[in-house]
Amino acid sequence: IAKYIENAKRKKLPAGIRPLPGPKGLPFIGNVHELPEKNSWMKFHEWGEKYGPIYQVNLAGTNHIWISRDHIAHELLSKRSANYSDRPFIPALEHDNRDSGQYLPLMSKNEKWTRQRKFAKQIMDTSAKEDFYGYPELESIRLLFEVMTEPSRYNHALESFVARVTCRLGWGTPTAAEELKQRARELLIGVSPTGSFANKLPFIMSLPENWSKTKSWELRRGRTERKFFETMQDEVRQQIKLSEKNPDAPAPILPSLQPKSSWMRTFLENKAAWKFDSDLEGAYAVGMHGIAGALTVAAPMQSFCLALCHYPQYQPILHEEIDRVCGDRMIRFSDMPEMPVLRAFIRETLRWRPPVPTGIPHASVKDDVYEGYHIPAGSVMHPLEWSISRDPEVFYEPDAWNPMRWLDSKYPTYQEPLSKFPTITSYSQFGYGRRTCQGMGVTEADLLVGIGSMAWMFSMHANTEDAEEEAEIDESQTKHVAEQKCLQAQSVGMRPITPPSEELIAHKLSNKPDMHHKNDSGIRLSNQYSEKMEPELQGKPSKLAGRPSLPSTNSMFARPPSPDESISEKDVLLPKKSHNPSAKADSNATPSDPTMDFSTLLIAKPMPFKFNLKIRDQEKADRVARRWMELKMDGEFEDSRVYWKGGNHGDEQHGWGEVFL
Ligand code: HEM
Repeated sequence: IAKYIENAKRKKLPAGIRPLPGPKGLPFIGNVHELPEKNSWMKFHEWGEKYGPIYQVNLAGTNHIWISRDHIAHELLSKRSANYSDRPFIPALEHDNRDSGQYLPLMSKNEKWTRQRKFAKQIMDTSAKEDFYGYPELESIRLLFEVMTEPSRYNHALESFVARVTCRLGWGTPTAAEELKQRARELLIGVSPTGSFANKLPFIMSLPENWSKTKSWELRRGRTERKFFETMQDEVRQQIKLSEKNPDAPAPILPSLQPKSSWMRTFLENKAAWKFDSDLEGAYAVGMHGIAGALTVAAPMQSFCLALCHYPQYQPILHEEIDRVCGDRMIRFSDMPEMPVLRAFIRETLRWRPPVPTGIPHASVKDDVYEGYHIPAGSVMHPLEWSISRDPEVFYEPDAWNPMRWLDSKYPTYQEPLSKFPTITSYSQFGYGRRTCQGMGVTEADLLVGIGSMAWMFSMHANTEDAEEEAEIDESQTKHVAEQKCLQAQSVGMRPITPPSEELIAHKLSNKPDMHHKNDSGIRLSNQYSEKMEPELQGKPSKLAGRPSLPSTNSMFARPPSPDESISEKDVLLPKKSHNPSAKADSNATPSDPTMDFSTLLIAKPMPFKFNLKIRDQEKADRVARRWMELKMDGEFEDSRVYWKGGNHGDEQHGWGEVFL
């Protein structure tokens, strides 16, 4: 109510300054009632198409500004960062997120934020210099083994891979991975507008604890998180002490007892340098990075599987590159400069299905004017990544997953040298200005090794009848480690896809780049991508010969397809009926799009779906399994621990809360 009165009292705007456009809402609640529970970013995208690339919406008395073009986000959030680097208040958390010192990504631009960000940069730089301590490569062995032996849990294996790498980075051990995932899920509930009820009705947090389930859930979550972070910090402290006491003693046999390189170790070994208030601040600074990395990176790994199944024609290009660069050995992070195709697949996956589609909001400090429009102080600024990533003036056929846009000089998004580009570093997906993501480097390492290993070992196929036939043949030959050679992941709802039509093939070939082109990176543009595509996509005559070619500059790409060209992959590849109610809010995507089934919280993770995984080379699989066995026997692949008395569920004080995803 106070907010409503304050808004009503707001003085008149000076002459020539207009309010931003946006939907009209109801008194008090504004437009809250119009937001769908699922895929809310689709509604914001739709409003962007109606009201323009920057518009405002009143949500329960707070002014939210949505930006759907990169140059506007850059102008406001980067160039005018002095005014736009704060964070909005999140009512559902126990302590004020802006100055509690607990969560770096949620803090306002204050002293604690400054010193923790400095610390974050230091731990990232140090671990990057040591190739993130080699943890992605180590855990990729376990990832492949788990997917080979239990393919129906591919989703779990991908998440565990990311969480284990992050845990090792945080505290030198993978054993806290399950706990870390749960901590991340619970914090996501606390901070997501669609998570905790207190984010919709903030007064709940002022009630006594025993009057409100939501509040007592949050207090227990906070206690559990703190105890977990302190326990992890203490273990690293003990390990360092032990090794200092007895420097000549032989290394302990169990890896968990050895002090390993980790961010916590970096903190403890040089505590005075960070000028933190206490060790507890260090426990949160490291723990927050663990949480930030625990689930985010798994989302694009899952979207990658989805993309390969829906756009199968590109898979051979990736296999060709991986086989040429890696041969029989597994992929390493240091292979990155030689793998432009893998980088293009990763970048395109992030563009196609942004892991944080609404962006992470900034808050404005003072009144401002943008192109004659008033931006009131205290506005919540959202760089709407879903829309920024599908700006039709930058991305040709933005709804299609097409890695060639990063590899072919005829697309405006192409950039040289290919030893470096495409990259995900400095990509808008990781935010703007002073608040850009601290984890871009780790994300790149995780994705390169994680996705690269999956593609090195498997081919992926939509679950069509053909693929099932193939599965039977392969299964009959299986006598090796993984019980099945062609493996079927568990079904939660992917529908069969129809193969591309002749027109589409002709259309694609008419766009086919001239690959006899050299770039200055010294990288051979693999002889020629098109030859490596699925055989049925080759050698078809173009019905659309003579159409204007794509511009090769980085200028805005403004040529929409003419009506006879407008057949898109999306139309052809996707089935007709919707099973996703919120998809109808999107005016671009077909309502039937089965790739639009996401989990509901801040990070958009595709729901598990059914597809076929096929081991590409049984000898490689055998070698991975042997290596897994050796490392397991050495104690390197310990299972996750349970931290709470009485199991994960714990007691009244600590343990896992209910999670609604
Ligand atoms: C796919 C993976 C990831 C995506 C898409 C992502 C995205 C983002 C975004 C959009 C922001 C907010 C930027 C802004 O406000 O302008 C952010 C902030 C942040 N991210 Fe990430 N992130 C990812 C992975 C990671 C990882 C692995 C870590 C650490 C291990 C990490 C650590 C952080 C931190 C500490 C911040 C806060 C920066 C600040 O507010 O000053 N992120 N990330």
